[in-house]
Amino acid sequence: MEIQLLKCPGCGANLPPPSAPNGILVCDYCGAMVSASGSAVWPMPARPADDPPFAPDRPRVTVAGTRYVLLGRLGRGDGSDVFLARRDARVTELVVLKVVRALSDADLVAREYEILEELQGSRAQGAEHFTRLLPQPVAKGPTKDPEGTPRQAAVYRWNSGFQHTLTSVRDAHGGGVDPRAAVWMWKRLLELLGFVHRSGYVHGAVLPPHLLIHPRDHGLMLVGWCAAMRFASRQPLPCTSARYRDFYPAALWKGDVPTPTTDLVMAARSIAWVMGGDAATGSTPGGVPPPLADLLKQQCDVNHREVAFDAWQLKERVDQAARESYGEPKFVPFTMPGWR
Ligand SMILES: Nc1ncnc2c1ncn2[C@@H]1O[C@H](COP(=O)(O)OP(=O)(O)OP(=O)(O)O)[C@@H](O)[C@H]1O
Repeated sequence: MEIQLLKCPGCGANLPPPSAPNGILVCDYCGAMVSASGSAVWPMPARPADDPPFAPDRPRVTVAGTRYVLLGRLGRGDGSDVFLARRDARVTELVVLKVVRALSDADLVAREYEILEELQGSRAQGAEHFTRLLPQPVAKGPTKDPEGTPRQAAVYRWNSGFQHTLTSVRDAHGGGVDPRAAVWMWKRLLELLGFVHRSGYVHGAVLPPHLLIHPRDHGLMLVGWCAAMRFASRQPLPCTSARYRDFYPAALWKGDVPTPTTDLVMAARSIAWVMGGDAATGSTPGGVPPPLADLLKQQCDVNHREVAFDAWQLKERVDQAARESYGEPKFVPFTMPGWR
């Protein structure tokens, strides 16, 4: 009996001996199907066999026809859970997945997504730079997962390094951050708000959990856009966060319409708070140099005659106060746990 070594016609790999004279062999390497005689060959699959799935034990969620692997939780907001996820495909991408908890909040996440899409199209000065510091929309729609109830979700691009909220910054720096760190945080925030206001929008919820910093690069991102709106619409805020009552100018609780000044007052209160101070009054700890402490106090008071309405002008005043306090600007490293 003649022994024939069968080779795969697709890739040349050796095939195992057939178990029956008319059996079909499948090549382990390229998936081609070959008859035991070696004569008839079925076409090879159009593409190579799939890679083994990434982290098969992790949960998967589908949004707008794309499947994502959940890698971990980034945060828990007032109305949503926010996860770091990875597109479940060979050519992958890290994303932020924001999923509403209450079905009745579905419209808030959908509105946030639409506003962020509009801001991505803004032609205001510096758009190319500033739009990268806002969540960048990828997809939206109800989640589809085998067990859960479909919930409205939004997918945004992941911005590496921006994972510390001002809440976690204050937790990590017990007595408050060094005022020199607070200066760069305030300046970055004012630049970004300047762009948002010039694009015609107010954020409406400039609060510590919505300010994400990049400790090494001294960068700042603004998230949590569910309350944002065009300020020309002159509507009251669509939602507020009762937990952060002290950060809002009081009149907003009575239905006053938000303006750019609202964002600037809330920004100053968030900065005073991360320095270890008090959000409602803007008072800061004793070690803060007077020019900075005075400016902060003034800007936390919505009725002060010098309260700012233009973010860029206020940024110049912050610059001036910082120079009076510390001289010429210089880079002072800032650390958070996990960063060197
Ligand atoms: N783009 C992002 N990158 C990294 N972390 C994020 C991002 N968006 C949100 N987070 C994290 O998730 C938390 C909750 O997000 P967010 O504040 O947007 O939710 P929310 O309070 O439900 O929404 P909103 O404030 O708009 O009503 C944030 O405090 C932050 O820790």
